[in-house]
Amino acid sequence: MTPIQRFKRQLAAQQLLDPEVTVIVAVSTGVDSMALLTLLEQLPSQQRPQLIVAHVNHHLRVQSQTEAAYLTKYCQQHQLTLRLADWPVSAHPQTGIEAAARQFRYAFFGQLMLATNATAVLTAHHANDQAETYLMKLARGGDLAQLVGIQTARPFYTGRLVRPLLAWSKHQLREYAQAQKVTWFEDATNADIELTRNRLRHRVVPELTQLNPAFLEHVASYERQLQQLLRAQAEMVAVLLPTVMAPEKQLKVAAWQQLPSSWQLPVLKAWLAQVTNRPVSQLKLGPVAHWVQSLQLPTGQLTLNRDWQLSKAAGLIAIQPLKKRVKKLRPVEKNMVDLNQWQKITATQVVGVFERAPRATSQPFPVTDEDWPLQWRPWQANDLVQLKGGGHQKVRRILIDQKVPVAQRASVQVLVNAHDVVLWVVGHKFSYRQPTTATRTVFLALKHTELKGAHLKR
Ligand SMILES: Nc1ncnc2c1ncn2[C@@H]1O[C@H](COP(=O)(O)OP(=O)(O)OP(=O)(O)O)[C@@H](O)[C@H]1O
Repeated sequence: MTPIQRFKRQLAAQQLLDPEVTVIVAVSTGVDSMALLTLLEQLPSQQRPQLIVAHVNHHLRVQSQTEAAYLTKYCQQHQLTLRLADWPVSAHPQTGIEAAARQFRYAFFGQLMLATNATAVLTAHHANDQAETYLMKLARGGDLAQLVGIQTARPFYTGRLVRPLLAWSKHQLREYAQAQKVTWFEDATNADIELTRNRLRHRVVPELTQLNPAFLEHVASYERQLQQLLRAQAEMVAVLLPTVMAPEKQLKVAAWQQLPSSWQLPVLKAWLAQVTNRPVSQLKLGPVAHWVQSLQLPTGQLTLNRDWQLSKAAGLIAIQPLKKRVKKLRPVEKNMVDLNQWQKITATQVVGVFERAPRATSQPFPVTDEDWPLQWRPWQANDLVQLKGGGHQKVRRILIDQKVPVAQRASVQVLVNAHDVVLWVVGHKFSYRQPTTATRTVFLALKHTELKGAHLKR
């Protein structure tokens, strides 16, 4: 199969081999996205979707300007529509710059999608990116659901984010680009062996590929199997959960104990997540299950976390919020969110929650009536962020992973809802939320003032 035939298959599978649809192609000018653009250009015109090339000049490297200029000329010569966005140095945060750059990038793609009615944003993520993501997650640890890697397609703003090259290895993309005499730019930081991802990229993945040349295909196969397994588990749990629930969302111990033993933990986990609206880690689940079924303790109470307590009586487990404990927590300065207003929450950060997308870059976020009032406050040791795969991550871990210097961690702020659940670690990470019919969208935005105490431009 030729590269273009292979590419056509992938695009057809995503219903994008259609001149009636418009797609945004995210091009960084690296080899992967230049190869993606070339493949798209080589599609026969009667099958090629309408292309909009999108590029963000992050102003992070000396060559950023050269890359943007090259792409501008390229698009002119190839009669391609180009949309450029600038992320000026004045908007760069002092820490967590990679995450902030990514946030800016995707917000730009999303807003471009809204403005152009495009049905998809295409990025050039490939099989090596997938393997690196897996290895990073394996090293970090967590629940199985969190191991889910990069998706071929997922919902994004009003359309989808599609990765048509996920089955291609970096080597195949490079070979294709060379054969097509494509010009591209190398990212100088890619050679920086100190960065975790780059260490995996340059050392670990090549070693594993040497051990078995089919390593990348095996990772892709695990990803498919894992997704299938998680889907099957979720379907089964959805069937079993109602059989163990009493009115008022209590858990019927006897019914739960009658479940096949391998389904007890997943069902208990789903029950806890449903009644507390918060995921429970695999580590905590074992002791909770033990307490639920302990015959020596037919009645009693168990503190689940700082917010919730379980109580057992008459063969039922009920869950209650731990109001008193919450009051005893270290007092923190909270700021109520002023909807549709910019608010200065630290010396350098101005933030806002808006009902309509503001002119600044923003992230759409689904909220329900139960979230209000929203508040800003400094992060705390137990704060968690919900992850896409269903797991969660400690805010502390996010700040460590993003290499936020210890001295600056204390000033990091979070946006919390009425139940003190973290929705956004400002400048670092958004909590994941699946939009439902009960949700409406607000837009979360962050502006950085240039210097500490500098005059704030509105
Ligand atoms: N500056 C940019 N402008 C336009 N598109 C970009 C830019 N940087 C990255 N992309 C798109 O995102 C893809 C992945 O890039 P890269 O691997 O650098 O991002 P990442 O941060 O590791 O991944 P992710 O974007 O999923 O967080 C690129 O192949 C390209 O399609």
